[in-house]
Amino acid sequence: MRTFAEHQHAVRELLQPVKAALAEPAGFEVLPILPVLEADSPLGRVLAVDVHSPGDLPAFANSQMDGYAVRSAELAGARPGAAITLPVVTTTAAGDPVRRHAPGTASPVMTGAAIPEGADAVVPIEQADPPRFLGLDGGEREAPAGASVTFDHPVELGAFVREVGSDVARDAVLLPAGTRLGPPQLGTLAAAGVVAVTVRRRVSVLLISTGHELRPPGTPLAPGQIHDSNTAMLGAALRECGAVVHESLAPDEADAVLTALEASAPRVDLVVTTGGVSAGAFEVVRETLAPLGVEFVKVALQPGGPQGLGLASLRAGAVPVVSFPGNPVSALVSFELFLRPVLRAFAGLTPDRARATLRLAHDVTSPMGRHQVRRGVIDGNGDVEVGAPSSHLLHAYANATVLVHLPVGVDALPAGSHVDVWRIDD
Ligand SMILES: Nc1nc2c(c(=O)[nH]1)N[C@H]1C(S)=C(S)[C@@H](COP(=O)(O)OP(=O)(O)OC[C@H]3O[C@@H](n4cnc5c(N)ncnc54)[C@H](O)[C@@H]3O)O[C@H]1N2
Ligand code: MOO
Repeated sequence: MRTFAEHQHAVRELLQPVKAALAEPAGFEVLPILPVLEADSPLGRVLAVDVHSPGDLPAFANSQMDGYAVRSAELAGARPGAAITLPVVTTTAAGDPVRRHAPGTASPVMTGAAIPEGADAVVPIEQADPPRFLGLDGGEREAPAGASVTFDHPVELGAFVREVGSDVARDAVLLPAGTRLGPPQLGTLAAAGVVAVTVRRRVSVLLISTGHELRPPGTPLAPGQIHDSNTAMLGAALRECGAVVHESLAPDEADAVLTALEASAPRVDLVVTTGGVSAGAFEVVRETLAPLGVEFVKVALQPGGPQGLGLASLRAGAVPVVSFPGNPVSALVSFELFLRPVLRAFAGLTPDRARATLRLAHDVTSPMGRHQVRRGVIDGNGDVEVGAPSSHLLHAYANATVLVHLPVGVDALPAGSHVDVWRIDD
């Protein structure tokens, strides 16, 4: 029997060529950064190549405060009792062109306005006397004749001036290849005037749920039939990892599974199956895929014991296949352990769940020879209440906030013992 860490490693190895395929230029797409809500938005996509800044940001020195642009040297001696008064001349608002600062004057500047040429610091309006702009209402740029302002403190050279290129310099790497594009990344691209980006294609996954008993939700059920939950569940889990998902619900017939595989294989990077892998008389996944090269193994894990993994040789070529057990909890726990970290890394997302070590709220038992993953909740004391182990308890999983890891070698733990948990409530 394999350890779950060995199987994790094997899945990672199997998918290395997929990672390389996603970085091939033939699959790159050029997407406009606006409008944000379009289906082909680059939001959540991964940059294929470095983006360099077409210009300096900021492109011109501008004020960080509403206040007066001055020459700092002229206020060097200002202090209470020896205040310095300067005439108020040139006003600049955000959006105005760069003006000229006359020596020996104070120039009103608004936040974001270009610092007038010749000034080298800004005194916020609150630190001036009077602490408000005079005669500039209604968009007026000229101060009233004879207007002046008094300062009773010196100002440091460069104070409240946002220098040219202080965010990013022209030609510097604005965002490196491999960056996942979220709100701040799209914002900085827009700020730099970039209108489109080249992104890697998304990983494409064929999800096959097998089982003669399965019917899509919304379909009436005959006795013995159940609704297919794995397609909705793993389809969502895959999409959360940035995948494009093609879904297929196949009965327990080899032909149906083979047909689904052959039809989709040319356009997918990976096939994920659920069901049909254990010891029953109708194990369609195992029977169809083992002869094509997929290996079926037992992992010292509960749930998620029976697993399949390998390259399936199809007419269209070899496709990596990861086969999970059919029990819904087993399938999702398997996904968490084996696929989620790898696929999220491909999509530039944080691969691992947030982890913590918490105390048990009560005694637990676990199969000694297996790494057990239980679903739990954190109680009012910050301790973890562990749910029942059975792998059909999907409703309990849906209400859980943590996965609780009980390692190999543990068969009983008393209340108060420390256990490792992964948070699943983000
Ligand atoms: N004699 C043995 N029996 C079983 C063993 C074993 O070692 N010896 N292993 C058990 C374990 S552990 C698991 S896990 C399951 C794995 O079974 P399969 O992967 O072959 O899956 P199925 O038999 O097709 O289904 C199992 C269970 O899950 C339900 N299911 C399957 N697919 C879906 C779906 N898409 N949506 C909702 N529910 C689904 C299915 O109806 C079954 O109840 O085998 C144990 N047996
Ligand atoms: O391994 Mo099964 O996945 O325990 O329920």
